[in-house]
Amino acid sequence: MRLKFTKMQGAGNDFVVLDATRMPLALTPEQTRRLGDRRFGVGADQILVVEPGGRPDVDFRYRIFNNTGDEVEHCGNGARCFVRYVHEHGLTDRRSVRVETLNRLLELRLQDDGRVTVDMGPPEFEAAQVPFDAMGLAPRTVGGGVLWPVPVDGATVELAVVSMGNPHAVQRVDDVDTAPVPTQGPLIEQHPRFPRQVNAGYMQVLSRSRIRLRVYERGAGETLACGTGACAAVVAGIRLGWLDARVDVEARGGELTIEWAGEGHPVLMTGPAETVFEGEIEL
Ligand SMILES: N[C@H](CCC[C@H](N)C(=O)O)C(=O)O
Repeated sequence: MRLKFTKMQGAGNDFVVLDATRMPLALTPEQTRRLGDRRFGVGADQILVVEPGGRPDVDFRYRIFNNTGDEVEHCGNGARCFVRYVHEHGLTDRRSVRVETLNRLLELRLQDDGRVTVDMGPPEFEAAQVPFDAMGLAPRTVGGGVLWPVPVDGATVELAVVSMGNPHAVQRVDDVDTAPVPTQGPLIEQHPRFPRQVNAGYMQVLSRSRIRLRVYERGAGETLACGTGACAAVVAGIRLGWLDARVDVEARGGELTIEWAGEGHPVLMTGPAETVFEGEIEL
């Protein structure tokens, strides 16, 4: 099958974007892995498939696959690239677009400066909803939130656990550059207390309005930025009393801004989204 694709990136988190608005596209996990493969394919952290909305109040659906071939619930950087994509490919001329993922309905807005603001939907802190098996653990209350003491590789790591539609486990570290992301990240990602695995975040608090963040992503491993991970870190930090309602997040690949006024308010993420190149591939 000959396939047209667009390579995009949002703060260094990179994607292969495919248009399935005119003709259904059913990729096998092997084909998805091939697209994500940085040597035998195009190379990307995730693969995004743009589909028709299917309902009057939904402009598009967008499906997200990690480069492992697994379909996932949400991708923040991908959402920003998605809205740039539908504009650049003439699929809409609306600056505000409603899009449905596996389990969320998102409102995306293309700003005049080219950045994109996404209403990422509400965070979910209830352990069972993340899902996280908290059985037998005594959480430590910090501010208005909790940290869970989770045994990892012989040590105890204090994790803030939150879902942004996809699962996140965030810990505070003194310096993200020296954090054990490559070694401890996969152990948290695959930890048995996360039945659907988890994205492992490492947050360094620079001030109440600025953090540095590294994320060992479920499936893709460490990425240069993780949009849902930035949201998860900020909302957890706000609840724990460490952060204010608007935070700039320094990821390795770029900067995101997250805003959350607390329970009952949307989590807004603003950041860059760029097309890198267009191409065709024989799958
Ligand atoms: N690896 C994530 C999906 C991509 C999320 C990330 N790329 C983002 O920007 O939110 C997961 O398995 O939940």
